[in-house]
Amino acid sequence: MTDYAIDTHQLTRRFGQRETVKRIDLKVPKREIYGFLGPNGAGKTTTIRMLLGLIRASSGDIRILGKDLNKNRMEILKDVGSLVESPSYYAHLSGYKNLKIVTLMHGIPESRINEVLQWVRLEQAAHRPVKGYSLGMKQRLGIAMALITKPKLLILDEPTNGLDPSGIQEIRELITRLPRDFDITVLLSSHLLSEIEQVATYVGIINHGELIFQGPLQELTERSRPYVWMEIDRPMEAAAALNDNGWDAEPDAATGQLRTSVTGRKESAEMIRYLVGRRHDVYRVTEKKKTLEEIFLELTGQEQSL
Ligand SMILES: Nc1ncnc2c1ncn2[C@@H]1O[C@H](COP(=O)(O)OP(=O)(O)OP(=O)(O)O)[C@@H](O)[C@H]1O
Repeated sequence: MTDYAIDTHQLTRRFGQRETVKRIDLKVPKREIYGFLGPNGAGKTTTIRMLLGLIRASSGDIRILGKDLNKNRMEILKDVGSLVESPSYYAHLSGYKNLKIVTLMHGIPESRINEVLQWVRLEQAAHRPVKGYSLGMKQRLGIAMALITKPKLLILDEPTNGLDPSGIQEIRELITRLPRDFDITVLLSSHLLSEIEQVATYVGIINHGELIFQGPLQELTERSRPYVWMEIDRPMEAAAALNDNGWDAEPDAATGQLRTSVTGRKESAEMIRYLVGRRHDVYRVTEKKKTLEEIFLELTGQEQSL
């Protein structure tokens, strides 16, 4: 059996008649950074709240770190750190004092405070009241509070939401170092593919409560390979001519223009020359990357119906 940090079976949550999370089998391998990706309202937060025992599942099972969450809730949650929505802290107290409260609650030696402060790079601001911190600093303090208990699993819900680019970059760097520095598994959610692509090693995509993809990041990036989009006169005719000559080309579903998997400069130039030679007017050529929406459509097989 593969060693999963999180392993759910047919996990379901209903609110009234509505199924928000639909029979999902989440498999989060140990020591991976699992990116839990989905548009707003897809069911990410609801899933995370179930994993943390904050709300009950309507049906299905949750195993965390090898144990059934229903039967071993307190024991399991000791080994899980989390940051869901904004971190809770006392704004008038310093970062240090906030962490001190956590150490007192959990019986952790005070020496650990400086370790985590250093780790999230907040030593300089440690003795300033948290209310003067930037959003990024508050988020880093939240991560320090989650890490201070030495969890084996860290769950972060949209940890970069609302941060500016440098704040995002800092959080990203912190997260990437986690499995290596602390030997822990991370699950983080986001509605941005670009965000997940840069930190995750493993990905799960949820859409309308259903897990529509789960696998190594590499498998997903293969699907999101860039392509060349071309605005051209008579796109259908151009696509047919290219196909006859062994090129991969088809009309783009959204625009009706030409779309090919060709991305190299030389090959693109050859293709344009060929089209111009056949008296096509090429108005515009752009390299595009599939958006999350396009990948969703592809994964859910709705592409053809557009
Ligand atoms: N307590 C609740 N009662 C009723 N409906 C709820 C409740 N919590 C969540 N929902 C509904 O479940 C759906 C999924 O919400 P959820 O917060 O899990 O999505 P999400 O993927 O985390 O999106 P977001 O990024 O916007 O938080 C939403 O339509 C929401 O309105």
